[in-house]
Order: sequence, then structure tokens, then C-alpha cells
Amino acid sequence: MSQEELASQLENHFKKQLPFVIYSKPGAAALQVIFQEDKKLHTTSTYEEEGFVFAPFDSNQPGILIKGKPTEIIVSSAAVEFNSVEKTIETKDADQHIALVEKAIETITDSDLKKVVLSRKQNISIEASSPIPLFFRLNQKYPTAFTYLWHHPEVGTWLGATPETLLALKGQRLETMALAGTQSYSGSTDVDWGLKEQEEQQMVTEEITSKLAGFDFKAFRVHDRETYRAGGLLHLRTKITGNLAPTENPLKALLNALHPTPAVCGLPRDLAKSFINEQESYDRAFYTGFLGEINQLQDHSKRRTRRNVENLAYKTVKKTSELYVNLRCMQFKPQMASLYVGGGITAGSDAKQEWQETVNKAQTIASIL
Ligand SMILES: C=C(O[C@H]1C=CC=C(C(=O)O)[C@@H]1O)C(=O)O
Repeated sequence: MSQEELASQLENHFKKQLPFVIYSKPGAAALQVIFQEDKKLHTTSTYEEEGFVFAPFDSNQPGILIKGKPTEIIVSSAAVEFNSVEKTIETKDADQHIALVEKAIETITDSDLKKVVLSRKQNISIEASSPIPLFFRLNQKYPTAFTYLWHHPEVGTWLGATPETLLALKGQRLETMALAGTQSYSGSTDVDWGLKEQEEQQMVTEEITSKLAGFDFKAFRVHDRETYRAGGLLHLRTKITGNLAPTENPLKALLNALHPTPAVCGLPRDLAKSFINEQESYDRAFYTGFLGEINQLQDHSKRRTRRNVENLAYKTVKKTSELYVNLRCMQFKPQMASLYVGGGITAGSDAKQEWQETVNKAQTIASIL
């Protein structure tokens, strides 16, 4: 299918105000799309259905579900090259954000709070009246991210290019990651990291590992820390993997343990949540929530080759869920985009630098507008 044909199918669906999601997994050549043919709002709190879930930051709220299996689409015609421009984003929120960060640093010094992720929302006037061209640009610009466009008439329209996997569960195999610490990318991933970033990321790794300690894993492994490039930014990342013993609805239990991670909330989780709810002056909605496929039956059989014909005997279909943290995202309204950005605050934070980090993060998504 050509990009024009796919874009026109999406435009039709969007004009009829029917729900849909289109997305691309990190590094994948194909796009995945699910069209819902009525306007119903399906929610899930059990995460047992098959479909695509879009869940808010507030873990007491259910996820929105688009039911079913995605259709895989390989776009045949080459995408039109989009020359992104550096958007100058107004900085009128700087004082407010810096004051908030300073308050957090004080609270961290005087209480048991160790880390809190503070964020802001920034509205920008845009020319676009449809989000569909924006999705194609995002997908072209960030091929190694999970890029998506999600729409439900009762909820809204969201787009993003996130570098962070919340969890992937393929059969019994779990993969997750501790992603934190940020610096700008300037041509090399061979960089030094400051103590603040290293400690901040270490806290995330330790917390995720301890949240998973209550599960019965075989071959549990905390991998070596690495520098990971996400567009114009670099992060510190530690992958964490293991084979989970069979249990009833492991996805729900894992979500309870992991969401929201200290990469988007803080430590201890309850204190960080209270600080966010009391001090951030806006509703995060789906920013720092999670999204992705749940309970998809996928064929994980090995390919048939002349040398391993016998593998056909081991055709394995596994229940697969792949969820991402909703970062580097925006809410789309005609002529108006709301960008959401944040960063982890610790005792070692510098308030002005934390502000600048949110400005740099906003570029990821602002550059396609
Ligand atoms: C909260 C965000 O990023 C998180 C993920 C990676 C690095 C982060 C940091 O360095 O602060 C944040 O924890 C965001 O992009 O809005």
C-alpha cells in the first residue's frame, strides 16, 4: 500500500470520528493499524483482553482499549522527505518550572522523598488541521522509537515517539528497562555521565529490580548499563530480563508492580505521587501513562530452513504484550498542540538545567510540527 492510500484511509476514519491507532515498533519496517468501526469507549482494568491499550498516568483509572489484532502494513512508496526545523519554543513557563524544581530539591533534602519526576504542558499554535501527516513525519524522523498516533472521539488525539519500554512479555519472557539520565546528543554515544545522572538512573534500576523481586523468575538478569540514543538526546539504560514462572494474569501483576516507574514518578512512589498531585499545576492525563499491544497471540516459531526442518514440530504461539511509556508525546487539537515534558529531580539537580532539559525534550516532538 502506498503512504497516500494509507493516509487517505486514516483521514476517512478520522473525519468520521471513529477510534483508531497506528504505530510502529522500534526499528520495524512495518506499520501496525487497528481501526474500530464504532464509537464505543472500551476500558480495561484487568488487562486480559486482546487489543491495544492506552492508559493514563493515574493507575487508579482504567486503560482505554481498542480491541482486536493489528493489521501489518508495509508502505510501498517512499515517504516524502520532511526537513525538520528547530522550533523556537517560548520560555514563559521557565520561572514557574524552576520554582517547582527548587521546591522539590528542598523537599528531597528535608524528607524521605529521594526523587520526583516533574513535568509541564506547553500549548503551541500549529497550522495542521489533521494529525495524520504529523504521524508520518514522526515515524520517518524517529525510526528507532515507538511512534504512534491514537484517536478516540471521547478521549482525544495523541501522538508520540517514545524511547522507553515499560515491559514486553512474550509468553513467560519478560523484558523491561530502567531509563533515566539525559544529555544532548552531539555526534557520539561515547560520552561521560555526571554523578547526578548516574545516581538517578541507578535508583531506577534498583527500584525496578526490587519491585520484581516478589515474582518467581528464572534466569533473572540486570544487564550492563549503556548509553542509549533517542533522537537528539542520550539516556542511560539498563535492560532487565527474566523468565517468569506461569501464573494467573501476570500482565496485571507486572503493571501493578512497575507502573508508574521511578523514571516517570519518583521514589518512594507514594511520596512522589503526592508531591506530583499537589505541586504540578496541571493534569498529566495520558503523558507518562503507557500504551501498546496486549495479549496478542503471536507466532514465535523459528523460520523453516533446510537445516532446521525439524523446528516445524515446535510451532509456538505465545501471548505477547508490548507496552511503552508515553513520553515525548503531544495531544493534538486542530491548530493547537499540547506538548508534555518532564525530568527526574534528585538532591543533585540544578533547577535551571532541569528547565533546559525539558526544553530539549520538547524539541523531539516540536520538530515535526
Ligand atoms: C519524564 C521524561 O523522561 C524520563 C525518561 C528518561 C529520562 C528522564 C530524565 O532524565 O529525567 C526521565 O526520567 C520525559 O521525557 O518527559
